[in-house]
Amino acid sequence: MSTPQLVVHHDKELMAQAAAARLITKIVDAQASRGYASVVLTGGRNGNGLLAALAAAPARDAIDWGRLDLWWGDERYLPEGDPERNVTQAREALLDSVPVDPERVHAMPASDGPFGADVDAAAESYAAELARAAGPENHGAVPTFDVLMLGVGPDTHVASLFPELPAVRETERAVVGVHGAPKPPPTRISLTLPAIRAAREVWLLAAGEDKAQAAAIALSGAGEVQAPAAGAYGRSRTLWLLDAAAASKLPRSLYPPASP
Ligand SMILES: O=C1O[C@H](COP(=O)(O)O)[C@@H](O)[C@H](O)[C@H]1O
Repeated sequence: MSTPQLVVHHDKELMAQAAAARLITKIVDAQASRGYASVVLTGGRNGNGLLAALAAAPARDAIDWGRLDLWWGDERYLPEGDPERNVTQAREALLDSVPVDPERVHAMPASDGPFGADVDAAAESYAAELARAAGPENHGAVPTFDVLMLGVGPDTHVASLFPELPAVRETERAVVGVHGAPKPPPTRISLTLPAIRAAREVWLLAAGEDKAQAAAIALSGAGEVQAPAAGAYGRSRTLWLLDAAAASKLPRSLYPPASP
């Protein structure tokens, strides 16, 4: 487990731009050292803000888009193309404007696909796709993602792991169907905490006043069942990327010292 590090930006636009720049560097470095990179995307306002900032960054052309695997941390179980699906929003924000290899864009299944209403079977199939991508050098049934990003919800949820629901207690499976999520839509697919923790780096994105309480709770020693964001960490690095509003309720001991 890596201890969370915090970076606080002035506002959410700056946070998105700085996170996009950080992501470009990570991907380019991974591609230089291993030949490819793998990144797990998040939905939500902050995740999509980052993707839009990445689309607008001239340095995005430094990425070899054909040697990048993209996965999702969670998905809203809705029909293909639904505007509320995380993959639909990611396509609009970034993926439609860069030369990704469609074979390497690993979207989670849709509710009008082969599994129909059976979200648990859909989750199992995504777990199988992850397992096929995991090589012998990986530590289990999921690839060692270079970067896994998570938006933090106002209730401390990450991916579709909501406080107290069974999905956040999962210790074996890498992907689960989520039933009865308190945020619409109620039916979702999510990576579990063990799968999240397989990533080299986990980045938690929190911008806006409505995230302040969640960040303070998750970073103050809360349990992961009550505050799922508290259980999200990477093998080598756990990075909280915040704006000043989201950092406003952090205990002083955590908040980085002001510059002189
Ligand atoms: O529903 C979801 O919410 C979270 C957080 O979204 P935000 O809009 O409050 O930032 C997101 O990370 C997750 O992927 C998504 O499905």
